[in-house]
Amino acid sequence: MTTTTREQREQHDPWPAPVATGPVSATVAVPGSKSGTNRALVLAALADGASRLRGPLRSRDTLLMAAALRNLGAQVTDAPATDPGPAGADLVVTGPVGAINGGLASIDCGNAGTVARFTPALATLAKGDVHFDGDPRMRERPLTPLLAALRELGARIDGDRMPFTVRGGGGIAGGAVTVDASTSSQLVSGLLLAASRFERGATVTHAGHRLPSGPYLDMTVADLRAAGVTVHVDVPGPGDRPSGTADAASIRRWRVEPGGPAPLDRVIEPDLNSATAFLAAAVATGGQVTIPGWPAHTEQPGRLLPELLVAMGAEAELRPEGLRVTGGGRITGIDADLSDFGEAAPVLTGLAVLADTPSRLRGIAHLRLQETDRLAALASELGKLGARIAVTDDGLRIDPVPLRGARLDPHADHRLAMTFAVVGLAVPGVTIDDIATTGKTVPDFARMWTSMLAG
Ligand SMILES: O=C(O)C1=C[C@@H](OP(=O)(O)O)[C@@H](O)[C@H](O)C1
Ligand SMILES: C=C(OP(=O)(O)O)C(=O)O
Repeated sequence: MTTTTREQREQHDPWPAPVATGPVSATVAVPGSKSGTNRALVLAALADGASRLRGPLRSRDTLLMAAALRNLGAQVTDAPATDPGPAGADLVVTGPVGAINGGLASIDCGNAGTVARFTPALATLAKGDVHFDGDPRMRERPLTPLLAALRELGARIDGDRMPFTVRGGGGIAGGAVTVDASTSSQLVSGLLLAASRFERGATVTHAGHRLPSGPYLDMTVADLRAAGVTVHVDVPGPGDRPSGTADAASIRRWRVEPGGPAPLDRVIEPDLNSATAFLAAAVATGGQVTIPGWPAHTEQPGRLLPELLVAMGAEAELRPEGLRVTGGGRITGIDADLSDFGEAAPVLTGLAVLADTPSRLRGIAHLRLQETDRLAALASELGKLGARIAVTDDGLRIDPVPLRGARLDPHADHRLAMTFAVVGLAVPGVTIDDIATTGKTVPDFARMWTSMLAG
């Protein structure tokens, strides 16, 4: 077994990033949204009855979520797509979670923030002990505020960080709780998604010095409401402010009424984050890439992508066949606050090192706590190409200089691997270790990339 793995690594690592021989011209159908698929899976597992997900993502993060929900007593099965398209089979999910085989379950969170933050609240509904663990990096990522909040709402949990065990007693009381989600919005989403199954629902207040990835909280609320759950959202007044918080803008409150979601029939949107690298290829090569199925209205923060690429010198047009981005030949640096859309920061950094003018990416201190310390890893790995990237308190400053090829390590981070592929289009001699790490969200990335280049 071990020998095979080493042989495979020797054959396939590192991956020579293809250099573009001219402007790319391609239509690229990207797989379904990770965030949409994993929210729909969770809500379906909480519903009493059968739900259908159309066009779901099948990647490491969503397969881990499906396995977690099965371990918690839901059924998750493939079903032929009723409307066959590039997305493949549907998923049918039958809930509710609760009955654990043998009264003991074990959940592998991998390095999936959504699994680690969305499933502990579900485990409080189970009748038995649920043990949680994940990749070494997941043991370092923020979780403690969520576990503390669940305890306050009535859960019994052994441990304050991963690995930990939820001693499921078949439900919790719920009620009011304050959580500091300044390190990850998922700490709030993980409470809200399950709260309609708590006896009294939940009132969740975020109090902290910032709240990153706000659109994902809007997505959580929209998905709950679409499943029939009543959610109130408000910004508390100054008198309601928990002590130690200064800024009203950094406090938000959600009220989820008890009742549980209804079974869903949901079409999963394409993942606009996964589209980022492909659209960036158009910008890097002065070419043209179209993403079919780009939604006209969406909660995904990827809706901000066209204006960011336009600020870097591209053109973007939503057409009947999809979003079309056309590179302008030269790339302009940007100064952008990415607190709502941190996932774009790696690929935009990849474009920024190829630009004519400096860039500043702000509002992304929380990227230090994601799949890897993204700020440090982008600076050090792209630094191997000669790039000049300074890590600031809340982001990156990039001063473009001529680059040379080098072997890059994506630090087990899918978005870094895709970023290096973008840079490799314009810089000969870039090779990337462990390109398969892209399978966290894009299972077939290397093949999709080469077929995009082939037109
Ligand atoms: O709720 C979600 O689906 C996500 C929220 C964000 O997490 P953070 O709030 O930790 O940035 C985002 O980065 C992640 O990829 C997906
Ligand atoms: C931060 C990310 O993932 P996760 O859901 O593991 O937090 C990401 O996909 O960029």
